Amino acid sequence: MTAAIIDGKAFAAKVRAEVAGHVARLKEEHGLQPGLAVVLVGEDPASQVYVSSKGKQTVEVGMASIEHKLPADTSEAVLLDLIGKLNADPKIHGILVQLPLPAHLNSELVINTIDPAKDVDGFHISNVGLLGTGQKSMVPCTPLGCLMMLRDHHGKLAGMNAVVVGRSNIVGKPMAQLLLGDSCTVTIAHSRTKDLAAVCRGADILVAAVGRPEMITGDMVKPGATVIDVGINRIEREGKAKLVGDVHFESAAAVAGAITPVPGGVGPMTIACLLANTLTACCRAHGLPEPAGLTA
Ligand SMILES: NC(=O)C1=CN([C@@H]2O[C@H](COP(=O)(O)OP(=O)(O)OC[C@H]3O[C@@H](n4cnc5c(N)ncnc54)[C@H](OP(=O)(O)O)[C@@H]3O)[C@@H](O)[C@H]2O)C=CC1
Ligand SMILES: Nc1nc(=O)c2c([nH]1)NC[C@@H]1CN(c3ccc(C(=O)N[C@@H](CCC(=O)O)C(=O)O)cc3)C=[N+]21
Repeated sequence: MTAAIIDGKAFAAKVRAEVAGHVARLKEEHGLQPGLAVVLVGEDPASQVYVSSKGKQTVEVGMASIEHKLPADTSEAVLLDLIGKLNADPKIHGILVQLPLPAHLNSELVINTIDPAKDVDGFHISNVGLLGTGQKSMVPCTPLGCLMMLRDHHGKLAGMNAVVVGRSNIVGKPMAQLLLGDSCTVTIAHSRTKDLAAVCRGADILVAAVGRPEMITGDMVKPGATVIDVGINRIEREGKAKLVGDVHFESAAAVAGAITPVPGGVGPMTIACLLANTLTACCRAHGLPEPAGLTA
């Protein structure tokens, strides 16, 4: 069997076009422009790439993009003060603080200082709790993008066995919550899981969010399963820099029914969902109906 490729890049372009349509309507009918503020502390080169591509796509869909680049030695007080100002600014509907932060900053405190209504990453403890109890929240972008692709591919997910490898707060746990919300039977695997291969082979839906290049191999995939590869790993192969996922694409694609590639899978959907969340936040802030199909 050779897997169908789930084209995240094309799907993300569709989501952005939809967002752009709503943004144009907000402007025309209400004189509103959604605004997204991205805060980057320090000069991590990978983070700079993400931030600039986020900024570019934000502008392309007609939103206002505000970037705050702070030096790596920024104090917590200065960062919290900036977040306070962004919370109070009515032109800003979404705030994203790029993670990881330098070690001297308390990430939990920083994230929980963001107004939950503007927390377009969905990392604030209030949003985590709302998601966990099935209430309306801001949903983390990466798992939301994965869910959109899964729903698009399968229609209904109810009753499917889903295995999420990875239990981070930003990907694994919220991914599991969303799959549970769609009535999958969910297993969360991690570094202490016994016989990971056997657990994975039970999955109709296998989501890999581990951060280990090409760790999930074809022998761990159930024939016909849908494989979502969240991993973004920069490696060097034959002297060249290469981007690979957490899934060994070639061997997994030989067994799976469908698979997301890296690049061009989950990554572009993450940014598209960030824009979707910013639009949703803007609509909620102004008591306007939220566009359908762009939240969980
Ligand atoms: N495409 C996108 O938009 C995004 C991609 N990413 C990528 O996704 C990947 C995961 O990110 P993130 O969740 O932040 O990573 P974390 O490092 O926070 O979490 C990794 C998880 O994988 C588990 N794990 C590690 N080694 C193994 C192993 N050998 N077997 C089973 N489980 C293991 C860890 O288990 P334990 O808890 O026991 O330590 C942990 O729960 C990374 O490659 C990252 O770059 C992240 C965000 C967005
Ligand atoms: N507060 C916060 N929110 C995040 O959502 C967040 C973060 N911090 N820190 C870093 C991770 C990582 N992340 C990615 C987003 C897009 C791509 C992406 O578009 N990737 C392209 C390839 C890009 C390339 O070539 O480098 C692709 O997969 O096709 C990747 C990774 C968001 N993150």
